[in-house]
Amino acid sequence: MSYMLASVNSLAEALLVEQFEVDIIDLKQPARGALGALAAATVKQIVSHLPSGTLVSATIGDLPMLPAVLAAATLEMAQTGVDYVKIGFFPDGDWPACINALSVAANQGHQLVAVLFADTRPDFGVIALLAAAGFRGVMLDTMDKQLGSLPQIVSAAELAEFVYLSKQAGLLCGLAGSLKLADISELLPLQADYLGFRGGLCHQSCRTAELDTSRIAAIKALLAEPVRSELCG
Ligand SMILES: O=C[C@H](O)COP(=O)(O)O
Repeated sequence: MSYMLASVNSLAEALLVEQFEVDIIDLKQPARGALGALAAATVKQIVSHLPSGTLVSATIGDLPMLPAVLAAATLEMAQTGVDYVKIGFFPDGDWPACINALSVAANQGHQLVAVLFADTRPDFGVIALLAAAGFRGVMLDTMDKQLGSLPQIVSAAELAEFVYLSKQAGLLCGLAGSLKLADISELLPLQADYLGFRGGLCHQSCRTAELDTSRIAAIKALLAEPVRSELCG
């Protein structure tokens, strides 16, 4: 079973996907990059309008891998009331130093999710570091959305290894990256905790276009029934 994360860029989109009972509403601005962020004030406003109990994540943006920058942006986003803050781990930079800086927010009780980018060939050894620092989860996504969907970029064996290592480390495990309806049957046997979608929910599979309700419904129907409580805590 895998749950469904849907990325949205406004209150109107959040309320729309909420009607389809997606399991995690992910607040981001796709026009600003792979993990483009919404302003913290906007995120706070959206959270305040969603029914209580809705699981919400938000990204901090495509930021440079600088410990102080990531830590400040993470704390700002965590204070909006979202359940999870997603932090992109881009190539270069001192990842251990960044993880160490972010552990402060994790140790304050904020649920942090690291996003690795499959097309940058991340070292999965970082998963153990993330768990030790108190992260709640890790995702494997893609940075360059023109390269195709995640299963076209990463072998099934590598995806299985990622899921295995994440779960062994006690982390919530998510897969994303230009995923479409046709990718789901291949990914479900991997038993990631959730699959994430943006482009696949939009008209013409264009992640900056408007949401297409027929695509949301079709993808939701293929995934497990929501058991939101299992993702909390
Ligand atoms: O967190 C998931 C991402 O928003 C996925 O975006 P994408 O489906 O356009 O690659």
